[in-house]
Amino acid sequence: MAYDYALVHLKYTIPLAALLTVIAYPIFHRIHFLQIGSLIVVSFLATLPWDSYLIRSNIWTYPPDAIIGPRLYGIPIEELFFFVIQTYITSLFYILLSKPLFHPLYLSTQRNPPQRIARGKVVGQGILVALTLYGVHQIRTGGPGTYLGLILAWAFPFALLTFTVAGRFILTLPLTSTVVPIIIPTVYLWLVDELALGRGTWAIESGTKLGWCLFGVLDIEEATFFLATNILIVFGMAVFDQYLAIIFAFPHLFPKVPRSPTPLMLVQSRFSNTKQYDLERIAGLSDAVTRLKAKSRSFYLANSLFTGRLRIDLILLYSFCRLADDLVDDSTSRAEVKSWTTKLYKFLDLHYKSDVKANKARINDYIDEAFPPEAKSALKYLPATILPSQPLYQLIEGFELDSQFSFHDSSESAKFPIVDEDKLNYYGQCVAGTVGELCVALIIEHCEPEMPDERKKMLMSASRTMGVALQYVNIARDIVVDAEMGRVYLPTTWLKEEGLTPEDVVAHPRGKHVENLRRRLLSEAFKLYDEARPKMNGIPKEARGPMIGAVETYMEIGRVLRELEGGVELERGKATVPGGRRLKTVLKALFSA
Ligand SMILES: CC(C)=CCC/C(C)=C/CC/C(C)=C/CC/C(C)=C/[C@@H]1[C@@H](COP(=O)(O)OP(=O)(O)O)[C@]1(C)CC/C=C(\C)CC/C=C(\C)CCC=C(C)C
Repeated sequence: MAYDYALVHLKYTIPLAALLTVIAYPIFHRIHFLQIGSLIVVSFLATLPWDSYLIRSNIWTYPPDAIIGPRLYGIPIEELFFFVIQTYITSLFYILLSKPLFHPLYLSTQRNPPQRIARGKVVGQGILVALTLYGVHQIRTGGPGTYLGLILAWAFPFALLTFTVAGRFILTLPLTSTVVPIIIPTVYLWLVDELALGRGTWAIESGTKLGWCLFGVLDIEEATFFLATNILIVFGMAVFDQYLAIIFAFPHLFPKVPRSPTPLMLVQSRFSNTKQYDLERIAGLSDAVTRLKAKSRSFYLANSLFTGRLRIDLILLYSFCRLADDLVDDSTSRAEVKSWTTKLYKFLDLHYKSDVKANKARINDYIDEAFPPEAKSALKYLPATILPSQPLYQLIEGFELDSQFSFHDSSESAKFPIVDEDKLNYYGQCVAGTVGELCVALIIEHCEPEMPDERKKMLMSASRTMGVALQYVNIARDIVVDAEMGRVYLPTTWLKEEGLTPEDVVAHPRGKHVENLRRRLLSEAFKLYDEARPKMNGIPKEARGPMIGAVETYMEIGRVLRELEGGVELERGKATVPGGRRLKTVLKALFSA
């Protein structure tokens, strides 16, 4: 049929590429353009002479009416387009399936790898060498093994090169982001090829092929070709990810990383010696991710929306905030609270206070002597040099306020410190407004350090407001759980209006009156949210969608609470957002940003 090859693209490759583009759009980062663009250039240049040779040697032929006409070195334009679109499709599968991964963690095997990885790399290299040699042998012998030989001897030296460079990294990655993005497009392209061969869109001449079919009329050589080229694409993407992970994870090697790392940085990363890798930092990052995963479903989901060094620093900031909160929260006496807060203040002083400011080594010594082993990485890797000090001090102040619930003098206001709405707002500012400000400070540093002061101020102020909104949702969700611990964050003045005291809430945290106050608090939360949410449009593009996603997943808890009829039993006293709804919220946020 006329223009059959073009129709193959119109029906099968372009629609799939378009669909994947739409799905990947919200998580697409400018670095992905560099990644995919470079791979397309390399695969185009590598395939051109090889494909041209096959066509000129009549190993492949095209009926003249199946192609539009223009050729480059004998290769029809549709075939040239195939190089581009296949690389694009497989790369997008790889990007989508790799999105949840935090690549710096997979650098852990770069030095002293476990035996499984070290052996796997040698075995893999051996297989790739054997396949290349077998290919060369087939070409030399000629006849039916020629086409298979040409595929193996062309593709596998490239695969050997990339596997030699990134084999340990590739073998450390989960199969879902290596094998799966190879298999899915390969099987799809096998089916497309089967159709095209069946319709005679292109033909493999009989003298140079084995004549074995994988299924239907799909020659084993064609099946091998798609498998081998998709392996090359996925390995190529992984090489990039390894270099990017090195650039992002090691500030001592790459102190400043621009919005998108330059090709020169990728080359420098390639030639960096593994002896220089700070694997202790990688272990610290792993601790931080474990803490995040264990403690917060919302922020764990949100973290994978971010990329690069911003993602790393947000995770490290979370780890510090959580650890500091836990140290104070888990204290068993007022003296213990005092001891932790004093140590935390001293830790901050060593970073920021001009008269006691210390160097890194001295700070690390202090961490070692003052804190338990499980606290060390959260303190050691806090990106303090790029964080403002005031919100960090105020955060600790907030935790001190929190501890009053457990350890206080006999006065009523000391036992239930949230005496009125102002105190509630102050508490929210301390434990969450500060976190908002710290998050925005990281965004500005990593995405737009040159941002005008006025916009910076606007974002800082909105981030404080949004933090308080999130904290109100947190309180509204946890009324029962908090009451079980003797804590009541609902202002005493509000309780009075409902004829309650904080002690009543501790004794009966579920009644109609408490529900009224939960709703009132949520209403305040959404007022603050409505005020701050439009300002989020001023966040730099690459962090805007992810940040809106993070905020929206948390506010969704508030929406779920509002939908519940008064007094409905919540799971362990907590409202949870169902997984599907959470995902929908994130996607909506990403597409709207
Ligand atoms: C994606 C990612 C990893 C983000 C990290 C964000 C971060 C650093 C969070 C720290 C959270 C934390 C442990 C703070 C200690 C005090 C505390 C407990 C605060 C409450 C958080 C809830 O955390 P929790 O672990 O309890 O979570 P679960 O409910 O168990 O899931 C808070 C409710 C505060 C959270 C406040 C923020 C994240 C600030 C929000 C504001 C912004 C993101 C700025 C938005 C920007 C503009 C311009 C408006």
